[in-house]
Amino acid sequence: MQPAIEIRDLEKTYSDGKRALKGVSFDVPRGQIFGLLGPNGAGKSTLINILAGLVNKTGGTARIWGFDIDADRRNAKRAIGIVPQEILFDAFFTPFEALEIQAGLYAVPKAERRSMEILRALRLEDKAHAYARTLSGGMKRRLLIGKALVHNPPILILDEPTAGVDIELRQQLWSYVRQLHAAGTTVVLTTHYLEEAEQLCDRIAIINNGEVVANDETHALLASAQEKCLIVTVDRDLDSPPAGLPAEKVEMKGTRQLILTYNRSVLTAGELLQAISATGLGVVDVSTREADLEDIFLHLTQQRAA
Ligand SMILES: Nc1ncnc2c1ncn2[C@@H]1O[C@H](COP(=O)(O)OP(=O)(O)OP(=O)(O)O)[C@@H](O)[C@H]1O
Repeated sequence: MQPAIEIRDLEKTYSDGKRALKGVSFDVPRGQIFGLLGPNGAGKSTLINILAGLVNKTGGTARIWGFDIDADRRNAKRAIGIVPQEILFDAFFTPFEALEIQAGLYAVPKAERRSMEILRALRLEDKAHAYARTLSGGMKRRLLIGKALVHNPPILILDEPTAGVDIELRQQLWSYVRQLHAAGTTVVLTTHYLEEAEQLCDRIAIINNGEVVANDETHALLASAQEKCLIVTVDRDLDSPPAGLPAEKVEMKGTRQLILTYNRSVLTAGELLQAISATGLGVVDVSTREADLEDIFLHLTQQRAA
């Protein structure tokens, strides 16, 4: 099956000489929730703006739902709905009117418009005929999602949809994203909330400095981490961590807990425990902590920066 989005050797050099994308390639498989992550300035907005037709690429190709963004711009554009980072719309239209106008821009015939249905799904039906300026920030965000959906695109791209949004609304938005996904929509999202990407995304690409530094299924990405953490409770109070343990980092929590970070390609947990016993300490309790997406993200993006 053809990918939902196919990006090959994508390049963008801005007129001031800034090379924001340095030959980026990846696919977004159909039907997934795909996370596009990267630190500030990595090139995420540039990439999304190229897909949206707002920025011209300087090299490479991109296909959306099989349509080349140059050769078949109209169809490529109809295949995505983009929810922008910033909230901007005309304060004098009601949510219902805003959706109808957007549908008009996409030439959706009146009989096929679903404005009320979309407002209902986004729990905005009470506000359908209120002035947009009377909506709360969270309602405005939901209306932006609604606008991106009027032409019923198979792909929805959300650019930092939950930046500055409170936890309750964030959860509402994610539950709606999950509903869309369950109904077959391919979802691409950029986010700074790594924990959310970890929970929500089937697959994650990380870009840093205009280059793809990771692109894998979320569980594989998490499993690839080499750093692990062993938390050991010992049988007596310590003033300082015992010397000579083979771990990369040894920290203390209270007087009896050691937090040991080690590289599992170099050492096993068993070897580390033996080394602790060899110092004469008794081990009372042991637990481990897996690396999370944040560890991996920092590792990949800082390594390159260094
Ligand atoms: N119009 C422009 N002219 C020149 N440089 C630009 C322009 N837009 C973006 N850049 C630069 O290109 C690089 C990538 O920016 P981009 O906005 O794509 O990053 P981003 O990953 O979306 O970051 P953020 O998460 O902060 O939005 C940055 O160094 C940015 O300063």
